[in-house]
Amino acid sequence: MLQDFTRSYAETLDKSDALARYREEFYLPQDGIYMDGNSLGLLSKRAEQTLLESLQDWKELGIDGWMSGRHPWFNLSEELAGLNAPLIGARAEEVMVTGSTTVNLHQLVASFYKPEGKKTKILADTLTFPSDIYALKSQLELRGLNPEDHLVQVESPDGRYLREDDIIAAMTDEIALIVLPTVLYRSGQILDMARLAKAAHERDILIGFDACHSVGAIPHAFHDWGVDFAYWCNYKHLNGGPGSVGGLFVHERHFGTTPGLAGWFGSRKDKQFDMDHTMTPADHAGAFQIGTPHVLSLAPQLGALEMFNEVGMEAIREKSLALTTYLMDLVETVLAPYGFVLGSPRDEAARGAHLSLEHPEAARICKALKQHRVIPDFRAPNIIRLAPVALYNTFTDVYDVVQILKTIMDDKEYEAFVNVREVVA
Ligand SMILES: Cc1ncc(COP(=O)(O)O)c(C=O)c1O
Ligand SMILES: Nc1ccccc1C(=O)C[C@H](N)C(=O)O
Repeated sequence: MLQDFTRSYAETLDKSDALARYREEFYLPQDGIYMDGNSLGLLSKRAEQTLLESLQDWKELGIDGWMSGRHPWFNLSEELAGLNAPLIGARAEEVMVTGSTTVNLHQLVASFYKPEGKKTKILADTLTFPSDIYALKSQLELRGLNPEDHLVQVESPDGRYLREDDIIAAMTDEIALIVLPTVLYRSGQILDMARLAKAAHERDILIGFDACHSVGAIPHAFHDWGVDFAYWCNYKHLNGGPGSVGGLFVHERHFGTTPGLAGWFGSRKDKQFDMDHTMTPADHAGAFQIGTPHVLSLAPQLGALEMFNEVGMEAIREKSLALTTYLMDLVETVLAPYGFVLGSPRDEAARGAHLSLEHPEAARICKALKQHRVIPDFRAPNIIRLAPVALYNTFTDVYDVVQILKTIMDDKEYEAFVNVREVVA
């Protein structure tokens, strides 16, 4: 446990930080501390550059940008898949940068959910992000199945964490497909994906993961773990920009599966412009693309992902854990008298890259933080989420945020606000 609570100790940690120089590559909020990179990552100069290059290509080349741009648009999704693959432990052909999180989930469920005989149910959990549940329910309804009977949601014993034992116990012979988060969006708990994939396959069930809160935050080995599919967004830890194009992974053992939602960009590249009414799908994860890629929402990823490949996920994870451990230590000591409850795992193996601080006044404490130019986010009913990001936050940021929280609590500054969330929290 931490012994030194001085700011100069935080500065010492920053001086020995091997990733410190990356901070200068980002546009940081002026006079503020950004702690929300798990919701929307910041713009980097490299991402700005690659976006501007694609605009320039459009300006100069028009339609020829598809084949003659600096990064030809026709292959941009594939090029970015190559940059995403090492971050999730996959082969490049198993990845595609396409769609969005929710759209990719629809595509993957449409492709891999094959109710048959007794095996007709989908297993998810009660803590996952709502969009996933909306998508799963609508997929069931499209097949004429009632979500009340066909969607099974594993309960959490405490509203924060899921137990792998409970999930495995719910893998009955009625389950056809499992969809779970890699990292829970509130508590930041990491599920043991290798164990869950093994248990699912022993029971002849397919398993897919929502990796929104883990991609760019922790290393993965989706291929070696045998995960059937995964999907994620590139706008959080990967800093691809608001609404940036998402990603999907399909294990190579499933290559050749007919896409549930077909479209011409899922074609084999050499066949696509034959304009044949019989589709020839790509023989890799590219088959799950649907329509024309959103080039301007892909382009920033070229610059953004370059940094991740340069640094490597191991180094990012090492710094991320050091930052969250430091934040936990400060919260448990400096903020001990104020009624905060740490709603994230202490255990490093189960801890993602953001922390959840629970407090009955959380909504208005977030407003008071914003008045101090600290950017957290609030998740109902009582969570302040803080994400110190390895590439651009410092130990001093963490120290300062905790001191600001102490001031807010000491002076009851939060009482100046109403304890309800903003429209976008
Ligand atoms: C875990 C998780 N799943 C799904 C979503 C929805 O993603 P999108 O709006 O990009 O479809 C989000 C965030 O918005 C998320 O955090
Ligand atoms: N896409 C967004 C658009 C607007 C505001 C937030 C989001 C988020 O991504 C929130 C995030 N998924 C979360 O874990 O809460």
